[in-house]
Amino acid sequence: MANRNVPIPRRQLYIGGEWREPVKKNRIPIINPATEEIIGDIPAATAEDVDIAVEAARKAIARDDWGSTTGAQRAKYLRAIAAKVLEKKSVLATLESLDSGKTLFESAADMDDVAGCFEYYADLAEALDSRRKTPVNLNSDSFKTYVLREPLGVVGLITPWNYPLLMAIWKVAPALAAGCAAILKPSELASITCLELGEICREIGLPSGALNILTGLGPEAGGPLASHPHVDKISFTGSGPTGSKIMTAAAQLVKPVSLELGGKSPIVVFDDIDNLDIAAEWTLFGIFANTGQVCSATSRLIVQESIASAFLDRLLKWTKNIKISDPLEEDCKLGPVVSAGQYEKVLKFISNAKSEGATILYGGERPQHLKKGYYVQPTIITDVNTSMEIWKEEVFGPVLCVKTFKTEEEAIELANDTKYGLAAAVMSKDVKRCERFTKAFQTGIIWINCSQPTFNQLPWGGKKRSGFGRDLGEWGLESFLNIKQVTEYTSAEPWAFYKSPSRN
Ligand SMILES: NC(=O)c1ccc[n+]([C@@H]2O[C@H](COP(=O)([O-])OP(=O)(O)OC[C@H]3O[C@@H](n4cnc5c(N)ncnc54)[C@H](O)[C@@H]3O)[C@@H](O)[C@H]2O)c1
Ligand SMILES: C[N+](C)(C)CCCC=O
Ligand code: NA
Repeated sequence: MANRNVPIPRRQLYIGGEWREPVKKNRIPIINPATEEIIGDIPAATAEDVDIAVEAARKAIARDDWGSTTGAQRAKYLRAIAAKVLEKKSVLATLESLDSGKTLFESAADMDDVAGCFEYYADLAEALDSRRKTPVNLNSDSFKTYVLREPLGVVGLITPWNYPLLMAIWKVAPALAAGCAAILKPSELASITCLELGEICREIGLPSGALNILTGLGPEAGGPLASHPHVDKISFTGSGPTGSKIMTAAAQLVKPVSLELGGKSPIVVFDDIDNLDIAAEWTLFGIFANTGQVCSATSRLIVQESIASAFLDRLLKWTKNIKISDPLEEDCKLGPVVSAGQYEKVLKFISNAKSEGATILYGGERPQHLKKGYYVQPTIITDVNTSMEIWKEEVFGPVLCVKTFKTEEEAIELANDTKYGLAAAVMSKDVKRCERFTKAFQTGIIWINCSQPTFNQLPWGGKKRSGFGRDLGEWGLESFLNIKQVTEYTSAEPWAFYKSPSRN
């Protein structure tokens, strides 16, 4: 087992390059979901602290050491942060697991992804220097024009607990690459590693105020950020209801938002697959990785009737083999869910499914060998119909619901039978069929013969109630840039729209 005695740093808010006690001095306990114990606390920011952080961010943009940097200069900071994350990887990964219940293996992978994301946006920051000013030829003798890509300004980044540091970095890295000054508000349920990012920024000498980190409760710290008149954009990842509130607040000021919300993504499995085990493993990974707390989790299995029984058999065999334990134990593949609230919510979804007439084929309860901690068995639910809550609503836990289909048309209809539109997966060796599904799925992300692999280069986001805007890739950077057109009149001749008074 990894060292569970890694000390939990006691941090303040990270504002203007310094640790600063919240104005109201409140703190929020940190709970380890594997033990239910309080292991530390984080500062609780309020509107007063948001004002101070916004001011620090505005000053950073006005100062040359941040506001006048080139992309190449900012890339150096991003690469220095990436190197520090890797240097501290083991401690950061342990802290992430202690705070969120994520398996140590997954936390360590997240830290690699965090460093990779900073490196990727360092490349894009460098490339931005040659794209900063793009001449546009109008075929005109009278006008010279060009388009500038500029930082959008002060941006608020509000993020969830399921990948606490990684989801923050998907926004922090492009925001800094673009030259914005950012205020990050991570989730109160898992903020430790985001605060450690503050320490890293301090250590590498990131100019003060370029990144500010405010931990605190949603309505108290996130709310004032969303409605602040001097915040130029909010980029949000989290639940649909909170996304709606943020959009409402931002709408009052016509503040742009991008929203990465939830999902109820399908995985469609056809009977032409060569290898049931390969498909079974991807199906499991799609719903049980990170204990199912993944926005893009493929939580609805839609399997062709002819192989349904054999495929479910295989799924059960693989599921029974998953090691459920304290996330710091070696080979743990399923840790607890993040909080008592999430635990109750997931169990309620399962009991509602039962009362609506579905069958709990496997799991559905606390694992017998774990008396403490917010553990839920990996759960597979069959005899589901499309009017059931378990088919329609996002559980955000290790719960897979299953439906069968006969024809391709039926599978497409079932796959799109959701208010969400984040991701969708199809498993088939028929290339043409996969192309038909790629077109038919109403989502922003398509996986063919896999589920969940994610790359920094590719856009991440959805449609329908899964939100709008894209993180990652060049799209992630564009969302923090202001596009400014510049038009210059170069002719020596008068414009001659009005009659000249000198000729009267
Ligand atoms: N699409 C994606 O990329 C993606 C990624 C991760 C999680 N998610 C979604 O996030 C949800 C789970 O995360 P969560 O429980 O942390 O979501 P949440 O909406 O409860 O919280 C997200 C963030 O919003 C803050 N917040 C809460 N109320 C607020 C308010 N009134 N004003 C401003 N900020 C407020 C929270 O403190 C937190 O930082 C799931 O629905 C999941 O699907 C989506
Ligand atoms: C693709 N990952 C790494 C699972 C991240 C998903 C982000 C949303 O929860
Ligand atoms: Na926690």
